[in-house]
Amino acid sequence: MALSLLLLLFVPFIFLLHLLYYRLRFRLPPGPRPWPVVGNLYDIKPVRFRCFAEWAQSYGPIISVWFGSTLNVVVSNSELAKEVLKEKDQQLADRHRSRSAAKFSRDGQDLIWADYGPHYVKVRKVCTLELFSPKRLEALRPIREDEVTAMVESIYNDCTAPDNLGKSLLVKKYLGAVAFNNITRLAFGKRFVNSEGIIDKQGQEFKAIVANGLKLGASLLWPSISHGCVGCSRWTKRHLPNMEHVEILMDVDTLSIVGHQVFSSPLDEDMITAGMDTTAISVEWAMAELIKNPRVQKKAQDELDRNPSEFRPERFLEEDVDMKGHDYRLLPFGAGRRVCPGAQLGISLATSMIGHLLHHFDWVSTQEIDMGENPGLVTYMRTPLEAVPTPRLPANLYRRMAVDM
Ligand code: HEM
Repeated sequence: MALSLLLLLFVPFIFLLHLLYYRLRFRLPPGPRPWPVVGNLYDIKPVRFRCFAEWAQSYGPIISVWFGSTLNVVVSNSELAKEVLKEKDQQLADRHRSRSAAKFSRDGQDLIWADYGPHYVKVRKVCTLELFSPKRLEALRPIREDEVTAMVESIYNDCTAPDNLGKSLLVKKYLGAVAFNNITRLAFGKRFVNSEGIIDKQGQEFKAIVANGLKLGASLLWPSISHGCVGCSRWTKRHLPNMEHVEILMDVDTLSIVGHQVFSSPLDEDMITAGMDTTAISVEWAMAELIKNPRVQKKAQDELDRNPSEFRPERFLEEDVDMKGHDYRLLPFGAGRRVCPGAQLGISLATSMIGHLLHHFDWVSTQEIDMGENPGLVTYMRTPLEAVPTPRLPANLYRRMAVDM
């Protein structure tokens, strides 16, 4: 009894000393008052970026937030983002690895959790020169087009079915299928979904593992990102023992550069987790905005109807905001050394999806669209988007253009 009382007093005391030491030693930025042991964990609202933006209103654009005993410094304007991601990029390029992140990434032997150092530089080089080189992305274009046209066909079949006329469809279902098939074809060279859109048993299992990983990841955001990945790797070993697997992504020379064996490479696992929901969710939010704003939907459709061969370079002058990490006002893919290596792949797939969705269908919503966020590893819509598509082109333009690669 006496011992537990002593401990009860001792732990907060040590924590306060630790805080005081940090404050005096490093002159920390202001922030909400932390509690012993838990820090600000109980004050952080589930949608973190909104909570941090609110705190920035009270404490200024640079704040200290304690996740338990771990200090996070959050910056909230473009000048400070530039200072962190450009001027201090090298000093700040490591990610903090929680115990679970360290375990699942085998102490940073992957890409996402690797410290900035020779291993990281090597793997990033492989990404730039091999996995996501312009040549490779161009070679993968037929897969993207196949999947996007399969999505158009599937929406067409569903919205023209007699029972469904005028009914809302769950948009995410179609977007998720494109992202899922695209990634499994890239990573395993295999499509787990048949031509009727039915996913086979292996696919179901794989999907459940990834979804589970994302759910677990959502509980602690980045720190848990690899839960599902280890599952993926075990699952792959069990079910696809003869698959070329990573070789789809990397040839043998590339593998020897990375220095991993095919099946122990966590690099492909990173790609699956990081590449799947990010793209589908981005398109879902974009579609929600377009449906809420019929004027913009119409404008985009007009542009698509006139489509892309028209030489009108001034279109890039009208709004010149870089989104790949050079303009610190808009950083959907991060910036600096850790900028998303899959950015161009994500952009190619997302723009192709949005372009096809708008070119082939008019979209309306029968109810108010909830633009609230659901916290998670990626920011899901709180209420998944439901909308009514109406075909706007001749029926023969809704067929999938299947490609076997
Ligand atoms: C619209 C789609 C996507 C968005 C919005 C997105 C966004 C991001 C962001 C914000 C980061 C963190 C950057 C940082 O820490 O500064 C990131 C990292 C990463 N992304 Fe993406 N991403 C997308 C698609 C993809 C795709 C398709 C892949 C691969 C197939 C991918 C692979 C990765 C990897 C491996 C990292 C970790 C990079 C590192 O730590 O060095 N992403 N992404």
